[in-house]
Amino acid sequence: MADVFHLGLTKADLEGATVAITPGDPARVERIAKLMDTPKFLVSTREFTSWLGYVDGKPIVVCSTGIGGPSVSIAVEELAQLGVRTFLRIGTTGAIQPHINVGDILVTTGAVRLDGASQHFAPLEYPAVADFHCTSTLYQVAQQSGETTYVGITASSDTFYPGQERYDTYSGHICRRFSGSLKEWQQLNVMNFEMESATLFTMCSALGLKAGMISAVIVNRTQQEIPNESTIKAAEGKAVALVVKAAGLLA
Ligand SMILES: O=P(O)(O)O[C@H]1O[C@H](CO)[C@@H](O)[C@H]1O
Ligand SMILES: O=c1cc[nH]c(=O)[nH]1
Repeated sequence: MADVFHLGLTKADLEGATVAITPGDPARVERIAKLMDTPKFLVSTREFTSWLGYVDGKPIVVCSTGIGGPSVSIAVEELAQLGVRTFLRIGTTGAIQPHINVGDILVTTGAVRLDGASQHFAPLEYPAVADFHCTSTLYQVAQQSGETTYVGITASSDTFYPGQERYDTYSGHICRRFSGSLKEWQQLNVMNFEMESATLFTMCSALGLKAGMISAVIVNRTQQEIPNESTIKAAEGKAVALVVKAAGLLA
C-alpha cells in the first residue's frame, strides 16, 4: 500500500533518496532515469510517473509533476513526506528575449509569480527564489558542458495561452491583465515563460526545502510560436543530461 495520497509510492521505494529530479512531462522521466545506474520503474499514476536510479552510488528519484502549480505542489509535498529535501526541475520553455536561441539552456534564479498555487504557501510579497546551492550547481554543470547558458528570472504562469500572451488561440482574445505583458516582462529582463517554477520555489523556500530549475529553450516567442518535434527532443536531451549531473553532485 502506498504511503502517500497521489504518487502511489512508499518510503521504501525511494531507497533513502533525498534528491528528486522533477520534469513536467511524464514521458521525460524514463529518459532521465536511463542516464543513471540501475534505473528502475516505480509507479505511474495520473500525471505522476516515478523511476529510481543511482548516480555515484547515491539514489535519485525522478518524478513527473504534470503541468502547472497545483500538481507540482502535490508532487513536492508527497515526495517531501517520503524523505526528499532537494528538488531539481527540468523543463522546456519559451524564451522571450531576442538573443536567447532555441537549444540554449536557462538556469532560473527567481520566478515572477503569475501562478495561483504559490499564494497557498506564502503571500505575494514573498519572493519565489531558487536555492543558491542548487542554482550554482546547475550553472556550473551547464557552463562546463559548453552549452550556451543564461541565468536569470523566469515568468511562471498558470496558463500556457493567456498568461504567456499567446494570440494564436481559438478566440485570439487576451484579457487586459495580460495584454502587453510579454513586452513588459522583456523590458524587465525576464528570460522566459514556463509554468511551474513560481509554485516550486515559493513552496520549497516556505517549507525549508531546496529547489532549482534548469530548462531547455524550445521556442523563441519573438520569432515563432510552434516548435518542431526534433527541436524539442534535442533541446530537452541537453538539459536532461545536465540535471542528472547536478543531481549527482547535490545528492
Ligand atoms: O516541459 P515541462 O517540464 O512540462 O515544462 C513546460 O512545458 C509545459 C507547457 O507546454 C509546462 O509544464 C511548462 O512549464
Ligand atoms: O513557450 C513555452 C514553451 C514551453 N513551455 C511553456 O510554458 N511555454
